[in-house]
Amino acid sequence: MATGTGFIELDGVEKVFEVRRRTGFLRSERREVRAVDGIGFRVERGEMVGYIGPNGAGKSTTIKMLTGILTPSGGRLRVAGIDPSRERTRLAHRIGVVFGQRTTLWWDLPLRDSYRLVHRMYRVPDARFRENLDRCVELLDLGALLDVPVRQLSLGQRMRGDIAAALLHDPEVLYLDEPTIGLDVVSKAKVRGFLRDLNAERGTTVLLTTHDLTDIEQLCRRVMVIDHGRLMYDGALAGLHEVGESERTLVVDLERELPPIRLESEPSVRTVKVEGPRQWLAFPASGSAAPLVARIAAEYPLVDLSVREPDIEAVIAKMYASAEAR
Ligand SMILES: Nc1ncnc2c1ncn2[C@@H]1O[C@H](COP(=O)(O)OP(=O)(O)OP(=O)(O)O)[C@@H](O)[C@H]1O
Repeated sequence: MATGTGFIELDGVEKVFEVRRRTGFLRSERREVRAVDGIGFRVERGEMVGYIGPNGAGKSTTIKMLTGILTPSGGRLRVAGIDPSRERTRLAHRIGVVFGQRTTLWWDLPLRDSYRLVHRMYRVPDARFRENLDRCVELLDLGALLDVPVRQLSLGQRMRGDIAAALLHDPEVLYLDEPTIGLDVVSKAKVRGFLRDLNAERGTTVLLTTHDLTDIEQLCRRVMVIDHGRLMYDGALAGLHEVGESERTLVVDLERELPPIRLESEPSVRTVKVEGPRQWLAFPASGSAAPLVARIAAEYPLVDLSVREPDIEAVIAKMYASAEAR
């Protein structure tokens, strides 16, 4: 494949929905919703990228355009060189999709039969199919579930079943929309481990939408943040801290209970919490803790302290909030 061109390419992609809103008896008003408002990015083959944003940001709409379910209202979009809405069937052979909120499996059929249907639908060569199925059954722990009708599976079991179904035809790219939603800690870990191996061993390109930032922290080196249909950030997860003007926290244990610490020489430091002899001080993540620690040690009866890194959830929440205010 030529370098420089992305495996997934979007340029100025838009999706506008027309919605009717009732304003009175027999009266309604037409309104445009710009779900995706001029988005551009490239994803290289083999990348694993997080695509995050608050509710209604336009994440699912983007994924639906990438699969060809929805046609963009404007802009240019290519996946593996294919225009998804024009050649949806051809593209379907090369992509896999998992929507965490609903299943693509047949509700009344045992998993095994759902997989047989996928086998036939995608005309996967027999040996290849068997190999892929065996691998998924082993790594996703599906052995005991193959003969259970989908409706009897727990959410975590069903999700693992869905992920397997999306991979039986060897897709080069996998879109995951909330793959860990509602799962317990053990199932989440299993799904994440599987996706990490899939990406590392098979080089499958993965675009992951989630509200669980641990998914992103554990799986994606790159993250894109979308809000109001626009791309707000595209880069390393660590870089979000700088954009989000995040703060680190100094947890200070004093000899005794004292009024909140105040440092005249450090105006950017705030005491955010006091609990007995323990105090929490927030300071800009871009700054160093050393001078701060020295000042506190000089002016207060210090017993112990530790520094906590900014919480990525808080950084992103702040970022969404500031976009809202603009
Ligand atoms: N078929 C549709 N008709 C009209 N409006 C729609 C349609 N689909 C989505 N929208 C609107 O487009 C915007 C983006 O929705 P989308 O589902 O893409 O967001 P999202 O980022 O996936 O949100 P969530 O995290 O809640 O799933 C929302 O305002 C939504 O109401």
